[in-house]
Amino acid sequence: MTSFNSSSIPIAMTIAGSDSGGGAGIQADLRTFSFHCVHGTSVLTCITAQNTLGVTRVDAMSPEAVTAQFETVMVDMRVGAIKTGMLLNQEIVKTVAKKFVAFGLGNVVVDPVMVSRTGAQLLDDAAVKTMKDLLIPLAAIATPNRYEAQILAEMEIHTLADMQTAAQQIYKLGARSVLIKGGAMSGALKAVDVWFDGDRFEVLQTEAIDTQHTHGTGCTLSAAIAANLALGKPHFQAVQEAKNYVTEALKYGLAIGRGQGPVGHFYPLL
Ligand SMILES: Nc1ncnc2c1ncn2[C@@H]1O[C@H](COP(=O)(O)OP(=O)(O)O)[C@@H](O)[C@H]1O
Ligand SMILES: Cc1ncc(COP(=O)(O)OP(=O)(O)O)c(N)n1
Repeated sequence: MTSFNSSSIPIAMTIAGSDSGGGAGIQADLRTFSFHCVHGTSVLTCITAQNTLGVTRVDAMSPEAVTAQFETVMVDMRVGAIKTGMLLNQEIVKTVAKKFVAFGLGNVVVDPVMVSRTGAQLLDDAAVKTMKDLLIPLAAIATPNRYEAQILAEMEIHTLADMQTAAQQIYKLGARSVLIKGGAMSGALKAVDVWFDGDRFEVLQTEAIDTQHTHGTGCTLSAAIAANLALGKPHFQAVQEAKNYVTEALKYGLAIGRGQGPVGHFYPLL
């Protein structure tokens, strides 16, 4: 027997949608938490019927169901960090923001999921303003991709300087730090991410992996950041290590459908 103390295992929470194909959303987040030896709790916001080709249906959970899942976990367990993913509509965004304020939560990673790479809308138009006004200001780290950053910062992003300007604009919305993800950038900027914490910029660059199996990269990154925060790592270190994790997982992307397969979350076991 080892002297493992199970009561001290770090706990993280994902507030996100279900992906029936298992590549993104809650499923990707919980696998990522497990990889980091962090116990994963989950608040389901919606159920997507989804595979590697796209999303065919979305069913929302009620705000009451979201509240009940959240409160039931929070009153019982010491959740060290939370990530938000697909929140779908304005009511759910408002509900989640209200609960974060009520519980005085600090280690919050907001992945402002709006559109999937296959083109499906994952956040109602009406919810975008609420996300900007209520949720982004509560983020310790906000992690928009190129398109989400363009919407939040109200500008086009083509260059590294654009990424930096957008990060500053989103920081001004109230996030304590911003990571603009570069999976959708082109040329030399492909997979280059930009971090800004109000003080300093950092450019995070790993090798760009040549693969079509990128489904769930954003979910995986934000979940890995949350796991690292739950493990007590400083914010920028949490981001750096999460970026390295996604890069390795992308090398082991799974060709399991006719479209964009998920990343290999459990790559060391493959
Ligand atoms: N082909 C790739 N090679 C290496 N890293 C990638 C690749 N595509 C995306 N990434 C990385 O995956 C993370 C998620 O980014 P991105 O794909 O832009 O987010 P989203 O899935 O939200 O659109 C970022 O760290 C990004 O740099
Ligand atoms: C249920 C659900 N949540 C989030 C996403 C988007 O996933 P993400 O990792 O941001 O990006 P892509 O997989 O679309 O590249 C999703 N598709 N489903």
